[in-house]
Amino acid sequence: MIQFKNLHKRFGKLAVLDGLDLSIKKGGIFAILGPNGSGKTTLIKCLLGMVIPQKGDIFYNDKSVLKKWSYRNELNYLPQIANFPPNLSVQELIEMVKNLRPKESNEQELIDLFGLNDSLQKKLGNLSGGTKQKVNIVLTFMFDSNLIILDEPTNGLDPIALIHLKELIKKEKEKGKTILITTHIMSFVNEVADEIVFLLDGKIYFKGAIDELKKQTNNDDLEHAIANLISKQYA
Ligand SMILES: Nc1ncnc2c1ncn2[C@@H]1O[C@H](COP(=O)(O)OP(=O)(O)OP(=O)(O)O)[C@@H](O)[C@H]1O
Repeated sequence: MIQFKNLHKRFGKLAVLDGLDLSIKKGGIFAILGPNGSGKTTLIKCLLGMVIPQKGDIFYNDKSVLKKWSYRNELNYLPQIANFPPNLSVQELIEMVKNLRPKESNEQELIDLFGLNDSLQKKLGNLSGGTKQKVNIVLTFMFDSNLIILDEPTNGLDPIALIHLKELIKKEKEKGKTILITTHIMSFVNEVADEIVFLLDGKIYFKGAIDELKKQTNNDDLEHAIANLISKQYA
């Protein structure tokens, strides 16, 4: 479904992606992991067309998407930091996004799920961090798309919201969706991910199932297995 081929991205002298190759097949939950600053968000932004690589290509359903835009109608994206306009209410923002994206939406179901009915008239600038993240999640999941990209989706969520998020993600997977997630929360990865994609030194250092990673690193605990991979960078 998605292929990154020989992707190079540098910011000034800093090479963030350095000839990265990666294929993601359709359907399932893929956790994109790696140390802070390893390029996870940069990789996602390349796929979204928000960062333009210096070299390489990206294919979505076998078509190159570099500098093309229509494929973006087929995906949902949850940004790591949602910079919402502070003077709009939650309701106004939802209406604005619906107007910008004339696709069928199921926002009320999600508003009920995350208990946001009492926050709909509140200004976004006055919301707590966790409530903002719930709004972020509603905006991401209210449209039906085949590809869902979530950058640090658990940020600030309380345990109940976290349970709802996990259920939501699993439900989308059951519908055959492809879900890419970056996170540093290993319990979350353990619970939802089918495959791990581990970025290090601008390349994919590991791609495979959680059990394969545990076997490869000789470690039964995912957190330690990942720490083992990261520590190789500093060895
Ligand atoms: N627009 C930019 N200009 C300059 N440097 C950038 C830019 N965007 C990202 N970088 C740098 O690229 C590197 C990779 O950043 P990126 O946000 O992709 O990492 P990440 O793996 O998502 O990190 P984290 O786990 O901390 O969220 C970092 O060193 C970052 O400072």
